[in-house]
Amino acid sequence: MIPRLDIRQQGFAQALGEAARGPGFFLLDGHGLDPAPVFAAAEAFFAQPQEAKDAVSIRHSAHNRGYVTLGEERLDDTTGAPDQKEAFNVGLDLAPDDPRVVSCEPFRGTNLWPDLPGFRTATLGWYNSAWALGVDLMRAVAVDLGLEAERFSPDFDAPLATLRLLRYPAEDGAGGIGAGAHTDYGALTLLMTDGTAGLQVKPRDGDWIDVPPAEGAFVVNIGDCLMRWTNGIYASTPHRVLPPPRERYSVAFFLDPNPDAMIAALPGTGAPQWPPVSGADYLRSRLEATYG
Ligand SMILES: O=C(O)CCC(=O)C(=O)O
Ligand SMILES: [Fe+2]
Repeated sequence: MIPRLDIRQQGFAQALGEAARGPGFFLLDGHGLDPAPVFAAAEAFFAQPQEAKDAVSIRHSAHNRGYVTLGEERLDDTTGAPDQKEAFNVGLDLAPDDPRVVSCEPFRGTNLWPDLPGFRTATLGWYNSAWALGVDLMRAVAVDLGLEAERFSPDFDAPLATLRLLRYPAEDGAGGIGAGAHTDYGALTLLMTDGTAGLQVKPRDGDWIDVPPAEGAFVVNIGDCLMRWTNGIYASTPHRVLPPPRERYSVAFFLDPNPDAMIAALPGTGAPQWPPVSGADYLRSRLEATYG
């Protein structure tokens, strides 16, 4: 059962905490964001000729930005089945002369932009709104854990967050998978879908269940960094996307922490299950496992 919460409700932090300890997923209303512009940008991007998309390929970026073509990624590294999806990644938008870009800090680079009017404005608008909402959710996480509300804020003020536009072609009867089973790497993921079915989650002690399409609500889930911070109290649950009954669009915002954030078991959570790791080292290790 995936609970549906409203960020304005009484006792929101505790309700978030309950969902995070249970399925690791919840639906979120009351966010006030309009997804129409970012979905319009995604449709315009994926409708371009293949050459235009390949011109901004992630292969041209050392910083995990740009276009991933159909079958290029395999999120489930146990089966190695290629994902039947295409994607476009936008990272924290830095100028070419930003000191972090000039000194080649890990993952600090410029974004790749397609030649589409309004695309940059729409995607960066969504990036910034989802980032602010994600930091707000991390305040609720802190409150649920009995910590000071701003405990996590400094770890997310220049995050390795990625906005990802996704398009899954309609099921063609050939089998395969839209997105293979995986857990997300960061702290929280804020996902908006077009309402088409396909997303499933596997709770800690259960079988695969459908995430119900919920118009206008975010699907929020706990990622591995937040599971490690809470020493396993919060669940980062495996999820996947089945080939959808019709073409499906979704927009995921992965809130990964700052590169120098230390992800270590919080005090009072018992003997650490995982060694401390920095945000940058952790993201690097996970991307290497996915892309080889
Ligand atoms: O498109 C979706 O519904 C989920 C995508 C996802 O889980 C991911 O990209 O990590
Ligand atoms: Fe995911």
